[in-house]
Amino acid sequence: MSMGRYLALVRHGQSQYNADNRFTGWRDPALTARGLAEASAVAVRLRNIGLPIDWIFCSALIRTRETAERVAYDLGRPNLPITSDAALDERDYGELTGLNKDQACAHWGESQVQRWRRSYDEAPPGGESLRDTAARVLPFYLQRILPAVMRNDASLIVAHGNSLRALVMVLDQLSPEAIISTEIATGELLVYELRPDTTVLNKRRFTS
Ligand SMILES: O=C(O)[C@@H](CO)OP(=O)(O)O
Repeated sequence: MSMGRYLALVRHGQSQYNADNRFTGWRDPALTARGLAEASAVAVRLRNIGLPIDWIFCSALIRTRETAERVAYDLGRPNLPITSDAALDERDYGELTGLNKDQACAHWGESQVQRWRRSYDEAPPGGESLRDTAARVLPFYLQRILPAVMRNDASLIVAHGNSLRALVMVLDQLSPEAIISTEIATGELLVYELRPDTTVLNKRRFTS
């Protein structure tokens, strides 16, 4: 892949809470063996498409840090700079944090729980809506990540289902209605190429 303004997004590999079907939010479980394998698969994919990563950004939570470190190691670049910041953390799930997702549906009803999980502006009790999450993800993207991309440092963001949905909503110019059906799987990789004006020239999606 030639010089360009590249931004790769990856959701962390499977965590123990993902495996247990529990709301995670700001809890800090580690990756499972499958999660580590998903991170290794991202490194293989990046090698295959010839995207040489210069910088990695991840959240302050262990599951993205472990994913970032595994990707860097498997790329043969264990000293790749990794910037961790809580701005990229998962949405705060408030009272749902730690609960089994099926039990939450039994308690609050499936359609209410689904609105908390996927709508733009409904916050779970005591937690953050996607809009709240976007309000901390987007300034970090503009102030820290975008400048790296625009100076041709191919940048990899390792983040979470909802912190990435907040970013994808802006990059793909999705409406609050369209973001409802946007899902990002663990280990999924999205590669954007940006124009000089920072808009998206093209996007590629790689699922494991
Ligand atoms: O539990 C969470 O923190 C997230 C991501 O795993 O769950 P959901 O897919 O419901 O937003």
